[in-house]
Amino acid sequence: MPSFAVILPAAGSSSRFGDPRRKKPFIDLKGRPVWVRSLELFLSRDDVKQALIVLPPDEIEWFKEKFRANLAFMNVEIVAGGKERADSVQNALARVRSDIDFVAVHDAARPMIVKKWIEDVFAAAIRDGAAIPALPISSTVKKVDRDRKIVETIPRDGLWAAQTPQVARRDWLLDAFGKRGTLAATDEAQLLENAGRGVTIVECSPLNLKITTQEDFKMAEALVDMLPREKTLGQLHPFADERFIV
Ligand SMILES: Nc1ccn([C@@H]2O[C@H](COP(=O)(O)OP(=O)(O)OP(=O)(O)O)[C@@H](O)[C@H]2O)c(=O)n1
Ligand SMILES: C[C@](O)(CO)[C@H](O)COP(=O)(O)O
Repeated sequence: MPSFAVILPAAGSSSRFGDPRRKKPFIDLKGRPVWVRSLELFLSRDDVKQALIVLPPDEIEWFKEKFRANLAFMNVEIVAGGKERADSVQNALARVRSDIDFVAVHDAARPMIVKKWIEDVFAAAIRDGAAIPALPISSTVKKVDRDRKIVETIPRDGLWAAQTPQVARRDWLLDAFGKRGTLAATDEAQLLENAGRGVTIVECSPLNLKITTQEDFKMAEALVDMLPREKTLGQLHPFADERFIV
């Protein structure tokens, strides 16, 4: 069975969330922190052998104290983040063990993940070397200028919105980051494409939303009760802190 490491980038500034007191990955989402919901289904898998969360460097000690109860039963390594998401992922990638076959990078801000989507992307990555979940664009796409005037309509055929977990062979990802240069990549797939690797798209769900704004968070609160959440680590672990189980 191929082995996986999961990297959870959680070192962003949450500027679009608009609440300086609260950063998205660390807020409570109906009983459990966003980052716990984003990570726990990966940790419940037998093929996930290493987990790393990437944090703002100046918040690592705060995180360790605030989430002591979770960290007591979630075997996750802490890595200091960087200026951009790609820097954060690169910092964690450098810590992935050399015996690991594949690396999955999942936004800490995507807590609605469910088992099936993980299964589908993992299987595609094992088959093809790299795969990401995505959604075909269903709205008409407009390019807009600074005055909020439409400049042009972009044909939407063949356009998909990328999600996470983005999964690739560890050696491919190391090679892709080695060739990053000054590319301002906003996801791992862009680096893999830049390195000439084929990345397979796995059609996913609009429910795999990324919490970016307060509105997204309200949607996530509504979705928590809707999505099938298989038993999670928190519910599997005999000493889990009851406060974190919904
Ligand atoms: N330097 C960064 C930037 C982002 N992220 C993480 O990458 C994920 C997706 O990024 P995004 O949703 O843009 O989060 P923020 O960068 O915090 O949001 P914003 O752009 O509104 O500040 C998040 O889990 C975020 O914490 C990270 O680890 N390191
Ligand atoms: C990785 C990602 O979620 C794929 O859509 C997205 O690129 C993250 O962008 P962000 O600006 O770092 O949220």
